[in-house]
Amino acid sequence: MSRHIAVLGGGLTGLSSAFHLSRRFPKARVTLIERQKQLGGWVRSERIKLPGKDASVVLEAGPRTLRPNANSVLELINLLGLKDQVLTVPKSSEAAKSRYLYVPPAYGDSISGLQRIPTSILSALRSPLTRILGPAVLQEVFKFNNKPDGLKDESVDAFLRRRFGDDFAQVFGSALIHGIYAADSRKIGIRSAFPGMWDAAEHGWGSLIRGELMPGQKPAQQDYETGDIVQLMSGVSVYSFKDGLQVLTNALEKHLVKQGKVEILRGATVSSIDIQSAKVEVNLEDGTSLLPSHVTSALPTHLLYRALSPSLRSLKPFDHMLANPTSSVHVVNIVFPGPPSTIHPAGFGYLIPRPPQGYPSTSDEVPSILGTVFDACSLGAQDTTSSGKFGYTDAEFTKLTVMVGGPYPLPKLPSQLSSENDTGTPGYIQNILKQLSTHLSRTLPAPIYWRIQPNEDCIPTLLPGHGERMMELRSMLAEKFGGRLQVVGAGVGGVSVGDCVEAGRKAALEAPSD
Ligand SMILES: C=Cc1c2[nH]c(c1C)Cc1[nH]c(c(CCC(=O)O)c1C)Cc1[nH]c(c(C)c1CCC(=O)O)Cc1[nH]c(c(C)c1C=C)C2
Repeated sequence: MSRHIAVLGGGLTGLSSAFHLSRRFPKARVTLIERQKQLGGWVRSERIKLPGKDASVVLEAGPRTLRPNANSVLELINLLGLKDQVLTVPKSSEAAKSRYLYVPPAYGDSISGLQRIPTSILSALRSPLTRILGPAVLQEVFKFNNKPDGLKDESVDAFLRRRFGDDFAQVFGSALIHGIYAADSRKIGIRSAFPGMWDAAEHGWGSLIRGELMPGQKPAQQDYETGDIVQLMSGVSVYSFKDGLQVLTNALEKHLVKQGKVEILRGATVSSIDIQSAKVEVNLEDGTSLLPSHVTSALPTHLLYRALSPSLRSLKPFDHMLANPTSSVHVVNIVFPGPPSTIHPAGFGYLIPRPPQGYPSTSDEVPSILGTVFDACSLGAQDTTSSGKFGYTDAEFTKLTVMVGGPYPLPKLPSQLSSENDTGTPGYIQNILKQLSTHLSRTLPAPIYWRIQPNEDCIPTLLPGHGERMMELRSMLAEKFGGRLQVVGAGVGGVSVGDCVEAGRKAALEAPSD
């Protein structure tokens, strides 16, 4: 009988799993099950025609750029033939070199305002942030090993406080965690968020900087089929595609459909999972029952847990799938008239540290901003205009994205989620425009277009001890399912696009061969 594999979840990890499983087992029947009609998960790019203009912009509702060090993504670009659609941001560009922090006034006049993060000694001499950065870096190098005995993991905030001091952890650490995990740095675990920092401190007798400066062992290189894509990425800071990141998930889907080896069930929800004589039984809400020999689950872990039979749910390590909370983010895309030079400084964008007094516990219905991305600086070449002009000083309009929510209580969404219906500007957007104007210290023109994309529970907050919990989960899965149920995805092994694609690739390599 031929092998039947089920992949649960059609986001990036599920698509990558289905792609690599069908490559490794070309004769297998693979079924990809997704509860939405659309595949691709949080990756959603849309080209919007700007009202009254012969122009269009690509807007992203989720991740917008990729880093060139993720070989598994470069491999997909090569194998799916996407090279011609790649749009790169060079390391020499302002978008790569200039990143900012907006330090709220509550931190005191001497550092508040939009501050460029120094990248050289000269820029550090001029930056008010050096008041925090200078002592933090100096004290870290010379500080003795202050890791408490037996400590196996801790929050990012606790780690940075221990090594770099309170001000650094509060201002830089909280802002960094906003920008990646949209979470509270006091909650997220250092070993899951930044395993390299923890390892460097282990290697450097407690000091991250000493560890980074010492010669270390390079991890063994795996073989990826990247073709000539690695050369294309030389000198590149980040990249995307001419029509946005969804080019990647669309190409994966198209490939799976064209190959005809993967059957895709859309709008199909998994209702229960159990073991039946060495096979995994997967039941769907519409009454369909599958008996695959092997299942790769890329579902959010809490959904997988709820689908497990009550006898499996009662086993302790399976509750680890419920251990991590998730962050919700409202992604607000705004397009202003005029070139970026009239709206914001050149650069990647800015992040905002958490308030010195902590996050409010209840919403006052004001959207709290975590950071803003100056998309026109990095990805302006995605857009089209009648004049064909783009760039910091020449483009006809400016697109940027404001990220709202995460550890802040989310305000109620307005009834209108985009300017397309043209029934006025809701208080939610007016409030964001007012805050943007304060952050950028300038009067802003009325936007030509805006839209709000609510992303509920989009990023897992991997709490301290996550790595150990996942090891316990894996050994219970091995005991109960004999390797026939693999659990992968952002809630297990890392949240970046590269992590998700890599997880699908690894799942295929490690899938049982019988
Ligand atoms: C929906 C909002 C998201 C926020 N973080 C992520 C999303 C999808 C996920 C994420 N963002 C970054 C990383 C690290 C990337 C890597 O290591 O390869 C991850 C996993 C970094 C990042 N943050 C922002 C941007 C534009 C990037 C580059 C990658 C990307 O395009 O997503 C900006 C940003 N993201 C969030 C906030 C609050 C924010 C603020 C400016 C939350």
